[in-house]
Amino acid sequence: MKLGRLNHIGVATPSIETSIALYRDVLGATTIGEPFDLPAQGVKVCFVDTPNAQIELIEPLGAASPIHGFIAKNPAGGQHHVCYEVPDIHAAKTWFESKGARVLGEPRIGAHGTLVFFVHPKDMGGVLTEIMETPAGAH
Ligand SMILES: CC[C@@H](C(=O)O)C(=O)SCCNC(=O)CCNC(=O)[C@H](O)C(C)(C)COP(=O)(O)OP(=O)(O)OC[C@H]1O[C@@H](n2cnc3c(N)ncnc32)[C@H](O)[C@@H]1OP(=O)(O)O
Ligand SMILES: [Co+2]
Repeated sequence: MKLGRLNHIGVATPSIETSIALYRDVLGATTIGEPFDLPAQGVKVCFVDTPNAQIELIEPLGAASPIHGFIAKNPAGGQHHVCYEVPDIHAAKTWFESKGARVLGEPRIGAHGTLVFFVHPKDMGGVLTEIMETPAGAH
Protein backbone atom coordinates (compact mmCIF):
# COMPACT_ATOMS: atom_id res chain seq x y z
CA MET A 1 0.00 0.00 0.00
CA LYS A 2 1.18 3.53 -0.77
CA LEU A 3 0.42 6.04 1.96
CA GLY A 4 -0.76 9.41 0.72
CA ARG A 5 -0.57 12.90 2.19
CA LEU A 6 -1.39 13.87 5.75
CA ASN A 7 -4.97 15.17 5.49
CA HIS A 8 -5.69 16.29 9.05
CA ILE A 9 -4.84 16.05 12.70
CA GLY A 10 -7.87 15.45 14.90
CA VAL A 11 -7.95 17.53 18.06
CA ALA A 12 -10.60 16.66 20.64
CA THR A 13 -12.07 19.55 22.58
CA PRO A 14 -14.82 20.00 25.15
CA SER A 15 -15.84 23.22 23.35
CA ILE A 16 -15.36 23.91 19.65
CA GLU A 17 -16.23 27.57 20.20
CA THR A 18 -13.44 27.95 22.78
CA SER A 19 -10.98 26.14 20.47
CA ILE A 20 -11.93 28.34 17.51
CA ALA A 21 -11.00 31.39 19.57
CA LEU A 22 -7.63 29.79 20.42
CA TYR A 23 -6.79 28.91 16.80
CA ARG A 24 -7.95 32.31 15.52
CA ASP A 25 -6.68 34.68 18.20
CA VAL A 26 -3.53 32.93 19.45
CA LEU A 27 -2.36 30.66 16.63
CA GLY A 28 -3.37 33.11 13.91
CA ALA A 29 -5.51 30.82 11.79
CA THR A 30 -7.29 32.80 9.09
CA THR A 31 -9.46 30.14 7.45
CA ILE A 32 -11.80 28.41 9.87
CA GLY A 33 -14.91 26.61 8.66
CA GLU A 34 -18.37 26.64 10.18
CA PRO A 35 -18.86 23.93 12.82
CA PHE A 36 -21.30 21.18 11.83
CA ASP A 37 -22.77 18.07 13.44
CA LEU A 38 -21.85 14.63 12.14
CA PRO A 39 -24.28 12.40 14.08
CA ALA A 40 -23.18 9.24 12.25
CA GLN A 41 -19.70 9.72 13.75
CA GLY A 42 -20.94 11.07 17.09
CA VAL A 43 -19.05 14.34 16.83
CA LYS A 44 -19.42 18.04 16.10
CA VAL A 45 -16.66 19.07 13.65
CA CYS A 46 -14.85 22.24 12.60
CA PHE A 47 -11.94 22.45 10.14
CA VAL A 48 -9.08 24.88 10.60
CA ASP A 49 -6.89 25.28 7.50
CA THR A 50 -3.10 25.45 7.66
CA PRO A 51 -0.92 25.77 4.55
CA ASN A 52 -0.27 22.03 4.25
CA ALA A 53 -2.99 20.17 6.19
CA GLN A 54 -6.07 20.73 8.33
CA ILE A 55 -6.74 20.65 12.04
CA GLU A 56 -10.04 18.86 12.68
CA LEU A 57 -11.61 20.10 15.89
CA ILE A 58 -13.99 17.48 17.27
CA GLU A 59 -16.40 17.85 20.18
CA PRO A 60 -18.46 14.93 21.52
CA LEU A 61 -22.08 14.73 20.42
CA GLY A 62 -23.66 12.98 23.38
CA ALA A 63 -22.54 10.27 25.79
CA ALA A 64 -22.31 7.62 23.03
CA SER A 65 -19.69 9.61 21.15
CA PRO A 66 -16.45 7.68 20.41
CA ILE A 67 -14.55 10.60 21.94
CA HIS A 68 -16.62 10.75 25.13
CA GLY A 69 -14.07 8.58 27.00
CA PHE A 70 -11.12 10.56 25.63
CA ILE A 71 -12.58 13.85 26.91
CA ALA A 72 -13.38 12.23 30.25
CA LYS A 73 -9.69 11.26 30.55
CA ASN A 74 -8.46 14.57 29.07
CA PRO A 75 -10.97 17.22 30.19
CA ALA A 76 -9.08 20.06 28.49
CA GLY A 77 -8.97 18.11 25.22
CA GLY A 78 -5.89 17.12 23.24
CA GLN A 79 -4.44 15.56 20.10
CA HIS A 80 -6.73 12.66 19.23
CA HIS A 81 -5.82 11.17 15.82
CA VAL A 82 -3.88 11.63 12.60
CA CYS A 83 -5.45 11.06 9.19
CA TYR A 84 -3.67 9.95 6.03
CA GLU A 85 -5.10 9.73 2.53
CA VAL A 86 -5.03 6.60 0.41
CA PRO A 87 -6.17 6.06 -3.18
CA ASP A 88 -8.28 2.94 -2.45
CA ILE A 89 -9.93 2.53 0.98
CA HIS A 90 -10.81 -1.14 0.57
CA ALA A 91 -7.28 -2.09 -0.55
CA ALA A 92 -5.94 -0.12 2.44
CA LYS A 93 -8.23 -1.99 4.88
CA THR A 94 -7.05 -5.33 3.48
CA TRP A 95 -3.44 -4.13 3.81
CA PHE A 96 -3.73 -3.11 7.47
CA GLU A 97 -5.55 -6.33 8.35
CA SER A 98 -2.86 -8.37 6.59
CA LYS A 99 -0.33 -6.65 8.86
CA GLY A 100 -2.30 -7.71 11.93
CA ALA A 101 -3.50 -4.18 12.77
CA ARG A 102 -7.01 -3.89 14.22
CA VAL A 103 -9.31 -1.97 11.89
CA LEU A 104 -12.16 -0.50 13.96
CA GLY A 105 -15.35 -1.33 12.08
CA GLU A 106 -16.21 -0.98 8.42
CA PRO A 107 -15.34 2.05 6.25
CA ARG A 108 -17.94 4.80 6.61
CA ILE A 109 -18.48 8.28 5.27
CA GLY A 110 -16.32 10.82 7.06
CA ALA A 111 -16.33 14.58 7.32
CA HIS A 112 -14.88 15.07 3.80
CA GLY A 113 -17.61 12.92 2.21
CA THR A 114 -15.32 9.97 1.39
CA LEU A 115 -14.94 6.61 3.12
CA VAL A 116 -12.76 6.45 6.24
CA PHE A 117 -11.75 3.85 8.80
CA PHE A 118 -9.73 3.90 12.01
CA VAL A 119 -6.86 1.66 13.12
CA HIS A 120 -6.47 0.91 16.84
CA PRO A 121 -3.85 3.10 18.55
CA LYS A 122 -2.31 0.07 20.27
CA ASP A 123 -1.34 -1.29 16.83
CA MET A 124 -0.09 2.09 15.55
CA GLY A 125 2.58 3.03 18.08
CA GLY A 126 0.06 4.70 20.39
CA VAL A 127 -1.47 6.92 17.69
CA LEU A 128 -5.13 6.48 16.72
CA THR A 129 -4.85 6.46 12.91
CA GLU A 130 -7.59 7.42 10.47
CA ILE A 131 -7.31 6.36 6.85
CA MET A 132 -9.44 8.22 4.31
CA GLU A 133 -9.94 7.82 0.61
CA THR A 134 -8.65 10.85 -1.28
CA PRO A 135 -11.58 12.98 -2.47
CA ALA A 136 -12.09 12.85 -6.24
CA GLY A 137 -10.37 15.76 -7.96
CA ALA A 138 -8.28 16.70 -4.90
CA HIS A 139 -4.64 17.75 -5.31
C1 LIG B 1 -15.16 13.94 12.00
C2 LIG B 1 -15.45 12.59 11.45
C3 LIG B 1 -14.25 11.72 11.29
C4 LIG B 1 -13.43 12.24 10.11
O1 LIG B 1 -13.98 12.15 8.98
O2 LIG B 1 -12.32 12.76 10.24
C5 LIG B 1 -13.46 11.63 12.57
O3 LIG B 1 -12.30 11.87 12.69
S1 LIG B 1 -14.40 11.08 13.90
C6 LIG B 1 -13.23 10.95 15.24
C7 LIG B 1 -13.83 10.21 16.34
N1 LIG B 1 -14.06 8.81 15.99
C8 LIG B 1 -13.27 7.82 16.42
O4 LIG B 1 -12.31 8.05 17.17
C9 LIG B 1 -13.63 6.44 15.97
C10 LIG B 1 -12.57 5.40 16.33
N2 LIG B 1 -12.30 5.38 17.76
C11 LIG B 1 -12.69 4.36 18.55
O5 LIG B 1 -13.26 3.37 18.12
C12 LIG B 1 -12.38 4.50 20.03
O6 LIG B 1 -12.20 5.88 20.36
C13 LIG B 1 -11.10 3.73 20.46
C14 LIG B 1 -9.85 4.17 19.70
C15 LIG B 1 -11.32 2.21 20.27
C16 LIG B 1 -10.84 4.01 21.95
O7 LIG B 1 -11.98 3.63 22.65
P1 LIG B 1 -12.29 4.22 24.11
O8 LIG B 1 -13.45 3.46 24.64
O9 LIG B 1 -12.39 5.70 24.04
O10 LIG B 1 -11.01 4.02 24.95
P2 LIG B 1 -10.43 2.73 25.64
O11 LIG B 1 -10.35 3.00 27.07
O12 LIG B 1 -11.09 1.46 25.19
O13 LIG B 1 -8.96 2.78 25.04
C17 LIG B 1 -8.17 1.64 24.91
C18 LIG B 1 -6.72 2.11 24.97
O14 LIG B 1 -6.46 3.01 23.88
C19 LIG B 1 -6.04 4.28 24.37
N3 LIG B 1 -6.60 5.33 23.53
C20 LIG B 1 -7.91 5.65 23.42
N4 LIG B 1 -8.06 6.65 22.58
C21 LIG B 1 -6.83 6.99 22.15
C22 LIG B 1 -6.34 7.98 21.26
N5 LIG B 1 -7.18 8.82 20.65
N6 LIG B 1 -5.03 8.05 21.03
C23 LIG B 1 -4.15 7.20 21.65
N7 LIG B 1 -4.56 6.21 22.51
C24 LIG B 1 -5.88 6.15 22.76
C25 LIG B 1 -6.56 4.36 25.78
O15 LIG B 1 -5.79 5.24 26.54
C26 LIG B 1 -6.42 2.93 26.24
O16 LIG B 1 -5.09 2.68 26.59
P3 LIG B 1 -4.71 2.02 28.02
O17 LIG B 1 -5.19 3.00 29.05
O18 LIG B 1 -3.22 1.87 27.96
O19 LIG B 1 -5.44 0.71 28.04
CO1 LIG C 1 -10.70 12.74 11.53
